[in-house]
Amino acid sequence: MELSLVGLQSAGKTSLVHAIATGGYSEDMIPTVGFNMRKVTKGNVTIKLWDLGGQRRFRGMWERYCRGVSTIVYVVDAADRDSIPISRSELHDLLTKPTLSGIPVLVLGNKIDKSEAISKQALMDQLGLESISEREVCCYMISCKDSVNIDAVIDWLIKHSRTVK
Ligand SMILES: Nc1nc2c(ncn2[C@@H]2O[C@H](COP(=O)(O)OP(=O)(O)OP(=O)(O)O)[C@@H](O)[C@H]2O)c(=O)[nH]1
Ligand SMILES: [Mg+2]
Repeated sequence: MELSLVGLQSAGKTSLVHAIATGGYSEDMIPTVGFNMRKVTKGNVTIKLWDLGGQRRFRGMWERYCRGVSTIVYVVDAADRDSIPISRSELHDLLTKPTLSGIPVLVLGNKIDKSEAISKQALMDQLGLESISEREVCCYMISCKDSVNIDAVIDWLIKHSRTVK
């Protein structure tokens, strides 16, 4: 199974890779330059994760690394309200690419350990998830820091990989 993790800088993509791979968490993460690839084995499934840089200069290459993946994982900092409109437009831009049509999207609202974090419904509304059609869209609220819903995300991804094959 192959996945791409996209979303704005500082959303927590690299932290999520660590949470999935090791269950670990660190405050001092280095922003991803370009991309990293990591393979993680869960049960009898090997997941190849493309962890992409979220800074503006790297967003142009998201599409290339999302082609052919079984799921696009879109990570959002649910506690950074000001960034959500940008996150919304980057998500919708990406999903208009013909090469990515039909690929399911798993939207993750991260950092729910923070008191400023918005609710799942508010996030779904502000990202305009309702308007996404002709592909499967699922949303979970997570915390890489407190390890909230990481197992649910892994389960979803594994179940999903089976239905795709
Ligand atoms: N409070 C809180 N902080 C988090 C959480 N997940 C990640 N962070 C912090 O957010 C910052 C950015 O995390 P990264 O994982 O580097 O974010 P990224 O999306 O990979 O960023 P780029 O590589 O620049 O695109 C780090 O300081 C993390 O410690 C979380 O669940 N809660
Ligand atoms: Mg990163």
